[in-house]
Amino acid sequence: IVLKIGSREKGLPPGPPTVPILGNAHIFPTEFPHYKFTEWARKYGGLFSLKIGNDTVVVLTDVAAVKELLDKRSSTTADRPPCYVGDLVSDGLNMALSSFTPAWKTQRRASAAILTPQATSQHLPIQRAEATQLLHNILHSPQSFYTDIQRYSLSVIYSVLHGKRVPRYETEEVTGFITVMHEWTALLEPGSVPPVDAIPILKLIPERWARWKRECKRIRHLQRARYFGLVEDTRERMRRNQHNGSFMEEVLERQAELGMDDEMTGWFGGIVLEGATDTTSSYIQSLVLALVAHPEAQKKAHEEIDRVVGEHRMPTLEDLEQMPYVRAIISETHRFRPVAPLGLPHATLAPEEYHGYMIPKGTTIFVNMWGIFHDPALYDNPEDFIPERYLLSENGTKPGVDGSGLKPSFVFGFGRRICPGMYLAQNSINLNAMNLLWAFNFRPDIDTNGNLIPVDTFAYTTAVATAPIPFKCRITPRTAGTAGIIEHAFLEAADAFSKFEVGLSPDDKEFVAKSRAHAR
Ligand code: HEM
Repeated sequence: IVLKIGSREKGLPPGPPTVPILGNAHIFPTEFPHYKFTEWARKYGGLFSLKIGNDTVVVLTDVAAVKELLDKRSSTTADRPPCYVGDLVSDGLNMALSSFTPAWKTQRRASAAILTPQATSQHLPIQRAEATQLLHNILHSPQSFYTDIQRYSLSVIYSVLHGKRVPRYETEEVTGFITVMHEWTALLEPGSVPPVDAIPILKLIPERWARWKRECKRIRHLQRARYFGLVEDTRERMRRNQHNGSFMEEVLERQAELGMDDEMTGWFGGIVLEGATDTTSSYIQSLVLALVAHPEAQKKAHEEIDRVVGEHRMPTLEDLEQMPYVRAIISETHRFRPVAPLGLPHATLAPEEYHGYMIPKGTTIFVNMWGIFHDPALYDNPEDFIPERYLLSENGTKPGVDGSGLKPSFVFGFGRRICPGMYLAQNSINLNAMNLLWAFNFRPDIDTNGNLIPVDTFAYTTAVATAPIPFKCRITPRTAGTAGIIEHAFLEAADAFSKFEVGLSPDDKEFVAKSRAHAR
């Protein structure tokens, strides 16, 4: 019986050879798993399986299988694999990691109220204002574009959810939040914690011998303080009758009707913040990286923007309709460097059969987006950044390939678990892509001898949501009039900002006042 542990059961999709007890655990990649999964997919096929002890993992690198299993059969594939560290930190109330529980359903229902296409249109003014500040920040300190993008991303979701913006990267709300979130996501990386989910007895290791347990406790404490504190701030503002239309106000008003107690409300607000932050900023950072590395694509986008918008005004979302090349750059960036190369793992609630393979209940399913987006059977020269592919076919696939499964929502996941922030994210991406291309030239940095220092488009962090490792580039305004238009728009944005500039620290207040005085 012991020798059977780890062996691949009959009927499972094929996969790398297993060894007794471990199965494939000893070869499970701990860094950049999407590269190894892609190598295995080319060898074993669009559906392959791994054994981690007794547990089964199925990796899909096949669009038709993704569509069928995760979209059409979502009622049985919308679970998540167990995540003990998630339970330790947030009592199973982390919506993104949570199993298919009543608590997850409640949070999912609540998120619909802010994140449907209609609801997200109400958030456009703050997104536009923050995107204008991003231009303003880059204009004045182009070298800190990387962190300014992170600030943009966090400030939008802070305002939407908690009614409070974060005007500077240096403020504790940004740096503290990002530090703890990264410490937390590091704990989720394969290999950072003993395999407690596969070998549950390991959960019994006493805390004094388990650094990871102490780390969970520390992170829980810090996250609770921040997330629950934000809810308290909203409650306090509501008591003072200073409503500003934030989502948490709505949740607090409808807590009983939604069935959300204070615990769930606190975690919900925090987890949506986490889901929104690194993902949106990672996409925009990848876009900048791709533009620096591909001057020819940038030039074509500049020509299109000059034709549609011109140099005397900033672009608006409506302009995007007339900008197929900019839209193609946006799609190609998703394909070239997907934010979440393996999405988030799903799990099966019941056995499923697909093309003769048996997928047992409790199987973890990964969608290998990286492998699909870099599949030469689907895309010509998949390793190259070629926006034109999205002009030739709607989903960028090569002639003769049915690319319908690769619709724009593909990068946002599947079925009942599809990213609830998709529309908010798409607005952020569209606004910033147009703004940044309209305003600036993005070029490689130069060394002291005047030689170009090429960027490395493979230098990425290894995490569930990957991001380019901070890089240098030269960002300069495109025309003599750009600066004046940005300063003016930044002053006008004060209106949209004002209702979210609540509870700012004295330093933040001073920063806001100074930057506006300077723009005048
Ligand atoms: C470029 C930006 C973004 C990308 C690429 C992205 C991608 C994803 C993906 C792939 C998933 C997993 C879906 C699945 O399991 O099939 C996900 C889940 C999630 N996302 Fe996003 N996301 C982005 C932005 C956002 C934003 C702006 C928010 C919040 C406003 C958000 C909140 C969440 C949450 C809460 C989940 C968990 C959903 C669940 O498990 O039910 N995301 N996202």
